[in-house]
Amino acid sequence: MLPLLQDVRRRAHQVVPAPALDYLETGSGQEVTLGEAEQAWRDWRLVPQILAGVGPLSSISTATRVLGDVVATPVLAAPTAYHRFVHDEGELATARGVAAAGSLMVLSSRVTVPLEDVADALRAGGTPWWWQSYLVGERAVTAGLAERAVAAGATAIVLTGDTPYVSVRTRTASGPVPVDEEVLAVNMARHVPRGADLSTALAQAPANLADIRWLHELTGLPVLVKGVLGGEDAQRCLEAGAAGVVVSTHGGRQLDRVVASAHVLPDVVEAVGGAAPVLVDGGIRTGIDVLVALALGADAVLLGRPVVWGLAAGGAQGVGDVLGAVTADLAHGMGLLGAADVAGVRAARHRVVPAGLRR
Ligand SMILES: Cc1cc2nc3c(=O)[nH]c(=O)nc-3n(C[C@H](O)[C@H](O)[C@H](O)COP(=O)(O)O)c2cc1C
Ligand SMILES: CCCCC(=O)C(=O)O
Repeated sequence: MLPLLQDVRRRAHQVVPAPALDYLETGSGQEVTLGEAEQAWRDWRLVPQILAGVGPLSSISTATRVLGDVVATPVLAAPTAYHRFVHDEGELATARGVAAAGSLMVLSSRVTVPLEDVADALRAGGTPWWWQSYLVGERAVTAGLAERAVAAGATAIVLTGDTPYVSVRTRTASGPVPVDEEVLAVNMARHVPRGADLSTALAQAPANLADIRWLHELTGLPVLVKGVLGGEDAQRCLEAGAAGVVVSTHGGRQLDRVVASAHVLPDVVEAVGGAAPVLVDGGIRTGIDVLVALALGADAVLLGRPVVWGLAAGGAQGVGDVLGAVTADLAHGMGLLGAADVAGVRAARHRVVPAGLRR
């Protein structure tokens, strides 16, 4: 982990109350997948190209395009729920931090301030954002939220496919996730039909392949599917209308013992074959992790916990610092690899190999 992230995590652990901290850090099961996520990125080795004609460090460009959105960095903010658990301003501060970094925010449907306010903060920064969607008991809630996200300026939908129900989380198993119904109701309650039971209407519900098209037709936006962990699944999603996939273990919080994102990324990239963007998250903690992901064929990466540590430790500034530090480390690594821009990293596809002796 980058020193700055270590520092931010330490400070977050000092200020976040215990139940929220457990919720933030927990995995599921024996936390095998969670425990493996960071190391898995280190199982790859890079073969640099020296004397490659790259200019000074300041000339290395991390700018790229993801779907239609132009960003200054391929290091994006993953959707994470309930930011007001860790900071009074919640997602508003996160949005300003993401904007300062020139990144993109995937806004969790479990956002704890009115989503339109977050959209305003993002618009002020000229920052693109995507709406993460779950299905809940009452489809009108999912639809109502997605329609509001479109109206507020989201440019894509991310359908999270790995959470038909929320897994038992190791560190919060003794009690439910500390969800304040009022906090949830900020965005969701107004879409619950009159007379319907609130908790049934808002309960997590399984999505299926047909929901990709449903969301696309409802919103007119491209739909990415998050939680893909194999080439075949990536193809199923694309055939069902997905515009992209996110390789993810949900931060080791859903099925424990699933394969590490870093290990399975090449299979997904190969199956997708350039037909759609492939994003990846899970255990990314340095710019060199990002470099490996891009060299393996990812179009961009997402940071989950590190963004929330930044928010807890320093609000918008903390979020900006986290994304900025990982991006700076990436730029440094790119130059040393011999790549002046993101396209150059992707051209290094044959120059990332498994660690260990090779014949
Ligand atoms: C506290 C927390 C809340 C999360 N909430 C959501 C969510 O609302 N929707 C979602 O699709 N993924 C959610 N995730 C998963 C993240 O989007 C992401 O896949 C994961 O955190 C990446 O791993 P990392 O934390 O190691 O960077 C959450 C993760 C954490 C840690
Ligand atoms: C309803 C799911 C809660 C948010 C989430 O995805 C997570 O805690 O990982």
